Amino acid sequence: MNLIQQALQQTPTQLVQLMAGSQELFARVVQRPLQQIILTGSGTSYHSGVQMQELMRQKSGIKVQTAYPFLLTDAYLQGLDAQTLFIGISQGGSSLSTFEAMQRAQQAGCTIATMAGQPQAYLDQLADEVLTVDLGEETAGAKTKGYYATKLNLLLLAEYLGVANHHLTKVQFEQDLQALHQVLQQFDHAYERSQQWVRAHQLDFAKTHDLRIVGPANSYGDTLESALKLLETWRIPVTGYEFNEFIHGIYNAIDAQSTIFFIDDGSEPRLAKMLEVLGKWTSQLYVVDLSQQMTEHHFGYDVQVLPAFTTFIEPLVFQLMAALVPESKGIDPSHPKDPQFHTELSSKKFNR
Ligand SMILES: N[C@@H]1[C@@H](O)[C@H](O)[C@@H](COP(=O)(O)O)O[C@@H]1O
Repeated sequence: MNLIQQALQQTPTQLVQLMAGSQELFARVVQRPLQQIILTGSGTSYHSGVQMQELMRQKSGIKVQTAYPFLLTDAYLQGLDAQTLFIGISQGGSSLSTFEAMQRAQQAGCTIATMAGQPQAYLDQLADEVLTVDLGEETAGAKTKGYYATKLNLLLLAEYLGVANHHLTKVQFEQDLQALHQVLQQFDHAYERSQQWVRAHQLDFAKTHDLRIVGPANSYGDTLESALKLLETWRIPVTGYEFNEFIHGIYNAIDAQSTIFFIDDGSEPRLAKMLEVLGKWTSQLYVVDLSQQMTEHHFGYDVQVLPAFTTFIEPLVFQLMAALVPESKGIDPSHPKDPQFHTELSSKKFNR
């Protein structure tokens, strides 16, 4: 079993532990009079913010936005004050572009928080609120469990803020926690099924030339993250798009060598038409959803979860594709191609 599989198998138990410790973690920050939250980070950390921002707005009742560190310039941050909670997300805890954006936000007067993958992270030195996603270090280069854990931490922060703001009732909060437990109880089943389906197609997937992942708006973060995971481990061109954006020009580059995965949450009535039209150019078209289907081109997780919480299952089949298919390509997916890359590029204080 490689490091990505190990991390995925630890995920449900560790997320339950995270939920158990959450009240204490957020006890202080929820007492602050906050008007908005800005989330920033790179790669997987950025994707966790993109995926959770809408649900965080709904649960907390306050504005939430996510931006890459490079977009958060002095002019962008001008006029903000301590009522803005600026959260630097970093699994390894030392991405320097995130650190520098946090410094700019601190200068502007924001309240600074961190969500790193372990305590005493480099970024924490700037933090007024240290909101560690405490899972211990994830040793695989391509992070999976940390992605789920960060998403859960963001959601729980929003839930506790919602209760503190009287935007959520205690009953709604308890129902959400219960629903999250129900999702996590189905994680192992979804894992086994994903593994079975990926194993059955592993040799075909290993021949993939180029890959697109297309998802609905509500799954945009998961779409980007799934694309990044496959790009990091299969080491071929992969891009991810929201369904409407995929319509705008991307199809021009689809040909017989292209593979496309569609994430279907039932919200897109044009999916069947899209498959019909693209089918003229390529036969490697796949659909992923929550149904009981398991055929060559259609994978369903066979789970029943609240639509808001599907994100705690949705990327799994792609993460298992990232874990398993590289074996057939002679690639070790547990380790990055160049472990010194971040040192060479001065992009992280510590190489993890
Ligand atoms: N390949 C990894 C990504 O998977 C990761 O998401 C990103 C951000 O890292 P961190 O979350 O530690 O700031 O760094 C690296 O480039």
